[in-house]
Formats: sequence, C-alpha cells, structure tokens
Amino acid sequence: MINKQLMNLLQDDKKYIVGIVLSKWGTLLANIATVSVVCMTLAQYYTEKKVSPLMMISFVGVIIVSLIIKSLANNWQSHCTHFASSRLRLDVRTAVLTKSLEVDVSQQSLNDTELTQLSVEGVEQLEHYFSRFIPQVFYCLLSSLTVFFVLAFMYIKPAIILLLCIPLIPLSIMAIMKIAKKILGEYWDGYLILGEQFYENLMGLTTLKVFSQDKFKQREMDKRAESFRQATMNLLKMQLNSLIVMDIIAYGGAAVGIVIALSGYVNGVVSLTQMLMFILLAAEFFIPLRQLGSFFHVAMNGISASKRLFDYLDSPNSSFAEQTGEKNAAIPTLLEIEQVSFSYADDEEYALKKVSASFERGHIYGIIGQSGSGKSTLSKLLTGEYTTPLGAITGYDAYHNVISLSDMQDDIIVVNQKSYLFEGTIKDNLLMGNALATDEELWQVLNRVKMMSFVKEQPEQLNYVIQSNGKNLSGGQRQRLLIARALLANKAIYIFDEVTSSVDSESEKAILEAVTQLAKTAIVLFISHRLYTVKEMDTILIFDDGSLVEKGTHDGLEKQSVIYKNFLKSEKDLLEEGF
Ligand SMILES: Nc1ncnc2c1ncn2[C@@H]1O[C@H](COP(=O)(O)OP(=O)(O)OP(=O)(O)O)[C@@H](O)[C@H]1O
Repeated sequence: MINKQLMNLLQDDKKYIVGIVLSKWGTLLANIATVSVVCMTLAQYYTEKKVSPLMMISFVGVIIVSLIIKSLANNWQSHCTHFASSRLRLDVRTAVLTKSLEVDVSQQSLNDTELTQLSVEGVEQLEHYFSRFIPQVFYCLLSSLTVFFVLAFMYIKPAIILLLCIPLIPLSIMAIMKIAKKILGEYWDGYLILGEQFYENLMGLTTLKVFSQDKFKQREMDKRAESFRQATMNLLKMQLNSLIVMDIIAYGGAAVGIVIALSGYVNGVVSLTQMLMFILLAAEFFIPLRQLGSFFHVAMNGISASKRLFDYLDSPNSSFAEQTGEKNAAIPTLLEIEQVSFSYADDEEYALKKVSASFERGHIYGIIGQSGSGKSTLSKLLTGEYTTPLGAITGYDAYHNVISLSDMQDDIIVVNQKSYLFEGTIKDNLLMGNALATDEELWQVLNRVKMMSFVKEQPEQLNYVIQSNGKNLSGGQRQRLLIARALLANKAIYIFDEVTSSVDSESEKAILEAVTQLAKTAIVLFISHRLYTVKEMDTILIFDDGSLVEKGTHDGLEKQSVIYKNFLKSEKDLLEEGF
C-alpha cells in the first residue's frame, strides 16, 4: 500500500506528513471531547430534567475550546498538505525534464506527448498520494486505537467487535488493488494514446485538410475517445463498487456496535451517557477508514502514473550524458570517421555501411546522395541524436590529441529542417546562439547572411518580432536567420543539412557565401540534394545506399567518377525541365 520508491522522494518533507496526522488527531480529540460533554449534558437533562450550572459551563467551555482546536488544526493541516507535495512535484518535474534532455532520441521510452501528460497530470495526481492517502494511513491507525480505548472504557464487548471489523477494510483495499492495477493500466494507456493522437492531428491539421483526411481522422479520434471513455467508466465503476463494499463494512460494523450498546443499556450493563457516547463515536471509529478507501483510489492513479515516470527516470541515459568529470576542452580541428556502420533498429537494414572519411578545419565538405542514402544519419550520429554506431568517430585537436565524440559534441552544431525560430524578437533568437553577443556582433552576423538590409528596414530593427518558427518571414529569410544564430554560437564543427532546399536563389547564394566564409575557421559539412550547390566545395562526398561511394573535388570527380557524371547529367536534365 505504501510505495517505497515514492516515499524515498519525500526526504525532509516527512515532517509535513506527521503534521497532517497530528492535526487530524487533534481534531479527533476535540470531537471526542465535544461528544462526551454533549452526551453527559443530555443524560443529566434526561434523568434530572434540568442541567446544572456546572454542567452548562463545562458544556459551553468544552465546545468553545474544541472549536478553537479544530480551527487551528484545520489551518495547520492545509499548510502541511500544501507543503507535503509541492516541493516533490517540482523535483519530479525537474528530474523528468533533465532526463529528457539527457536521453538519446533513440532511447526515449516515452514520446513528447506522453512525457508532457505524465509530468503534468501524472505528477498532479501524486499530490493526493502524499497529502491525503499517506497521512490517512497513519491517522487511521492512531484514530482507531484512540476511539477504541475511549469506547472500551465505556463498554468493552462491542468495542472489541468494532476492532475486529477494522482489518476488513485494509483487506478489501488490498483485494481491490489487484483488480485496480489492471484497470488503471488500461486507463493510463488510453489517456496517453488519446493525447498523442490529438497532438499529432493538431500538428498536422493543415495537411489533413489539404488531403481531405480531417473527417477520417476525426472519426478515428472519436473511436479512440470512446474507448478512453469506456476505460474511465470502468475505473469509476470499480471505484464506486469498492466504496460500496467499504461502506457496508464500515456502517455495518458501526450498526452492530450500536445495537450491542443499546441492548447493554436496556439490560442495565451501561449507563445512558455511555450508550449515547457509543452511538455517536461508533461512526467516528470507521469514518477515517472509509475516507482511506476513497483516498486510495485517487492515490492509485498517482501511483500508476508515477510507475511510468520511474521506469522512464530509471531507463539508461545516453552514453554522452553518462560521461562525468572534466570535459576535454580541446577544440577539434580534425574529425575522423572510420568504418562507421549504423542501423536504426536491430532488424533494420544498415542506414550507414562502413563509412570512412576525414574532415579538416579550414575545409568545406559537400555531402550529396539520393534521398535515403544516409547523409542525415551521419549528421545524427555526429550530434549524438543517435548513438552507438559500429566503428569509430574521433576528433583531434591542433596538437593531435585525441578527442572523443562525446567530448566533441559540445563543439558540433547542426542547422537542419528541424531547427526552430522561437516567437520573440530577432535579437532574442540570435542571442540563443551566444547570449553575450553585442548588438554590433549581431549586425555583423546578419550582414554575413545578407539579412542586414531586411532587418534595418524594419522600424523595430533587431527588436522586430518573429512569429513562431518564423511564420512572418520568407523561407529564405528564416533559413538565413537560423544560420546567423548558428554562426554566433562559434562552434568548431558545423553541419548544414539541406539548408538551401526550399529557398530562393538570392538566399541560396547568401547562405553558400556565408558557409564558405565560415569554413576558413571551422570544419563544415554541407549536406545537399543539389549538386550545383556543392560544386565549389573543397571535397565532395557521394553517398549511395548507406555507403560512401565517391570522394574528391568537382574537377576530379567530373573526370573519373561515373556516378558523379550521372548525378551531373540527371541534375542538368531536371534543371532543363524547370525543377
Ligand atoms: N528515425 C529513423 N528510424 C528508422 N529509419 C530511419 C530513420 N531515419 C532515417 N531512417 C532510414 O535510414 C536511411 C537513411 O536515411 P537518411 O535520413 O540518413 O537519408 P538521407 O540521405 O539524409 O535522405 P534525405 O536526403 O531524403 O534526407 C533511410 O533508409 C531511412 O528510411
């Protein structure tokens, strides 16, 4: 019932749990005192037909003190309830965020939507576990013993009967827990799948509309929502049924105790005060246990969500993130790839096959090949998006010291189709590349990508606001800003992956000039579909079906390489056809 892994999270916050239990216990003691004084007053009035002044004073005094205690205890309880889980929720969310940044894309066991749902709604559910369920478990023990001793003092026989009923409730909770696990699993699965599909459809809504697929997707979502509704109803049904079982035990037990107390009064075994107290306190005996039952269901939701979060947090990190200790501060001037092979999944064909190449600072390398030939896969391996290829990827600094790929990764930057411009000013976006850059440096870099005149034309200049992902810019302007931001980052190795594929010729020219200039001080890999964009580059590498099939300068390849000549010819044909 008590999850060890979750409890370990509490650390210093256990004191708040103790605070909640004690405040509840204080309320219970105040209730017992109120019940006692009410019963004594009633009994006196019933037998003597009047209430003595002393009894009146005690009655009013006890009621006032009880109210004060209850009010203080309630305040203290809400204070502790808030603190018992707020730090913990923050910690769990921070841990999830940190983990998501550390784990390789290839090893992410949860996708973005699942992670968001679990760390928002799932973590929210943990509040109930810590601030309600756990304190209630301890309070139940304390309250049952307290009320038992008071009742036993009144009339031992029915008090023992009530005590014997108590284990039935935790036993029924444990039995329900077994069924609940499966139902909760289905509920969370449905919730996550629905969220994921909703997110995907929302992202692709324009595409769905263009292809008139929105109605079809809507029907699909309807079906998914319906099965989630079923799972939710099953969960609610299970919760309701189990509450009925607990009610029967709680109120049944209280009823048995009350009947025995009444018969004790009729037979003269107990006094009127004792009998009245028994009737009023018998319910008090079971109420905490009954509440435990209701809290249990909400807590189970949190436990189920937290299990998925823990599985995620316990999953292995990327080899890159696991590196500890000092990073090698050396700057790579040479990058060597030896016999690198990589497959996205065990049973999949190799996307890269025994690729060997070396890249030097001061050079720009044009990487071309048909779609699916493995160009982007090489980029993903270099940036650490995917890890553990066969073969070796090693860097060397100017003094020939070896730099491992993980040490090198901070020095590698990629600009590709996934690169993003955030809603905010041009300056904000550029400063992401280098937070310390001055306005002058920003203008310089804008000049390098031929964006200076555009920005100068805007009344707000550097403070011109870009909409999310540069919606209010042309494709070429957007791409040039992405490159400007990367240039500001001042890295040793740059990978440009299809950065000119959807831009106008003016932007293409500006980009090519900027990257060629950059190659004087960095290692630059320029991946492209279009051969003419890499013609002038120092070395051209041709990929075909995962293999590096040719390497050389344009002039050399034009003379010797059949593949290159075919490439040139097919591109010429395409250009003549107007593509
Ligand atoms: N995330 C992935 N999971 C599984 N297979 C993938 C993944 N990404 C790429 N592949 C496969 O790996 C192979 C190489 O893909 P890659 O993206 O490296 O090609 P590319 O040369 O960059 O293609 P393009 O020019 O179209 O971008 C292809 O067969 C592709 O289907």
